Amino acid sequence: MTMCQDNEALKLMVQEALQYTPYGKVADYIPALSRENPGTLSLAVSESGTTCATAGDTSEMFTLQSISKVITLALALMDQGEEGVFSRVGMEPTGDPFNSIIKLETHSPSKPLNPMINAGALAVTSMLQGSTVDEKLGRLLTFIHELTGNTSITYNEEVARSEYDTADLNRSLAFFLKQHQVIEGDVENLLELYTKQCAIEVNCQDLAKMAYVIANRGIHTASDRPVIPLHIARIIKTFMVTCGMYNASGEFAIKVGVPAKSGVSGGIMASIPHKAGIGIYGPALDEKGNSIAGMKLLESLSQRYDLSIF
Ligand SMILES: NC(=O)CC[C@H](N)C(=O)O
Repeated sequence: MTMCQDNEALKLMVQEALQYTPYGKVADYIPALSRENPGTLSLAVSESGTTCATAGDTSEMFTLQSISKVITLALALMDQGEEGVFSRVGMEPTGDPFNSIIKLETHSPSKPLNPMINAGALAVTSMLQGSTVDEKLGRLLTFIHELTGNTSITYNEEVARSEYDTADLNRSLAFFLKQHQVIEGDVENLLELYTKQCAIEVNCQDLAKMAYVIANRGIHTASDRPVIPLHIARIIKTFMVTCGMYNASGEFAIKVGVPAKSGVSGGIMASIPHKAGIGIYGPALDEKGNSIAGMKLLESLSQRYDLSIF
């Protein structure tokens, strides 16, 4: 069981970063997300997998959105191996927004450039083992329960439904991928699984614990057991560095310099190799879809505690 305690130094940093929230906007293309409070910011830092330091209201729940892409990638790699996964999705950053379709058409073969953009994530999700949507989602949830030690984590039905009903761009990406044999099977089933995966609900403490396992080479300290094989933990951290913050990944690598993944709910999960896992929630987003105050907070954490891996 992980003990979390409020930390004064972190509180001050959260206070400072909070002043940036008015410059951001909550995501509204998924209608259910438009009700999030743009004025909040919370932080949890896990340094051992068993203790954690917090600031702000870390009991607030939010959906993983694109942060789930890291977790499904780990599971798909465990299911299909590197060759299986990377025969359908590439390893290169795109420089385009996360939901862009353009490179699918201008690149040949039309396999998505990486698993952190929506096209690549849809391809990865289509590779999860299981014969039904429920079975695949159940395996993903069990994996997240192992990573966090929190077996109550599930998905938010309202957010999943709200995205499913409006996900026409993601639908287009999926149909394009099917036409080009990158994915097989029923597109609607894939969309159901993908939107449920994105709607998995956590708080910052859960996120910090997952981030810690990834930082700790895939080993869960409480059980001292690898939950993610070492080589897969390395692969996902590398994608977090090269593509984790969408088309802001280059600037983020310079200003913060840690493997991290954001989602349009305002969550950011950062894994500082061998040191710490960080979970942040701040739903006001910048124009690229990253938590505006969350990015500032990570920048000051990185400077103050010398976190950059470069
Ligand atoms: N960047 C994100 O967090 C995007 C995730 C979201 N569910 C989508 O596909 O649009």
